[in-house]
Amino acid sequence: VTGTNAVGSGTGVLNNAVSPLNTTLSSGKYYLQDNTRGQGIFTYNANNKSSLPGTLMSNTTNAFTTSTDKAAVDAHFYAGKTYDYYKSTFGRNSYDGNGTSLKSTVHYGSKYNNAFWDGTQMVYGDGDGTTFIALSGGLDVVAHELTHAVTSSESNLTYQNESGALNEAISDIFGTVVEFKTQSSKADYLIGEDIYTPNISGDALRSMADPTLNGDPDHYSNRYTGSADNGGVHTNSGIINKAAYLISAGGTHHGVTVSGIGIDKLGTIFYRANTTYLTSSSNFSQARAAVVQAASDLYGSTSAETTAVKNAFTAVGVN
Ligand SMILES: O=C(O)[C@H](CCc1ccccc1)CC1(C(=O)N[C@@H](Cc2c[nH]c3ccccc23)C(=O)O)CCCC1
Ligand SMILES: [Zn+2]
Repeated sequence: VTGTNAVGSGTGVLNNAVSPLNTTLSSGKYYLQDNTRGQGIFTYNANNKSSLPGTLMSNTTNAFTTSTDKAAVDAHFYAGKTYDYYKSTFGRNSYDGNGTSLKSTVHYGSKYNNAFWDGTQMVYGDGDGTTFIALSGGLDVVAHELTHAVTSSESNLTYQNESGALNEAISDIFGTVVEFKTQSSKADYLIGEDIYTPNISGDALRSMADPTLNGDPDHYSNRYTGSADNGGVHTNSGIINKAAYLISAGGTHHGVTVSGIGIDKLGTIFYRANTTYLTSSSNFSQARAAVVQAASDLYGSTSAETTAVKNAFTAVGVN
């Protein structure tokens, strides 16, 4: 909408206070339209139908606190935080580098237990209240979805088999990196922990530290070779996720010891791999070469960072 920039507040999915919320005042109503980032961040309501984008979220006051508002408040705020990470860390203006507006829709479908990037926007279900609560309530989920857009604009890794699992792992990696940079006190190497199984504590959709907790492989010898889920893109991502975890946090896996280099450098190295070396058809072995080269470019071919990358990929059986 055309209007004036305003700063409001709201309540998130976990009933947490959210502020500041960048909004737009137009004709006496406040809209979830943030004009301060790129060409804007717009958050819509599908009203539990499946037509997109739905209606731009509005309120008569600048306090978005109703139950309907909560999923939208987090989608809006977390999209802004993810924008900020890419802008401040890499100078990247939005997912395509051209400041293209970020669009999110919440309340998609009925009790929809998932979220996705549809090629032009982020979409979030409410969950059924048992398996999931509103998925935009997880910063790692929002950053995961927005990173699919970054990947599409860069390597454009084909969403199947090994390139698809790489695509998935990159989204999990940046979901986690953004969580560490934005919510450091509650950051972890879990994916979706804030919005998964509200009645069970300590679990998550995936674990980068130990993918086997969810039955996902943490070594190439255990990769899934079937056709489900586009060739196991959300399963075989565990192999790359484990390597990423080892690069950041360190550890010994299958007799290989990795000296961790930290979460910041994990993000910097994978960002350079995704924007400079990976292509749409890259497989795991080519990903190793890409990430090694990225680390070498950034820190030197004999650096501790490059050594950590080599050891981590060896530890998960990717050579
Ligand atoms: O972005 C993605 O990779 C996932 C997008 C899945 C999707 C793709 C195409 C059309 C619709 C939905 C969404 C997320 C995901 O990992 N989904 C997994 C796990 C999952 C979530 N809800 C589910 C319901 C049933 C089965 C599996 C799932 C999947 O779709 O496999 C990412 C973070 C959290 C949700
Ligand atoms: Zn994904």
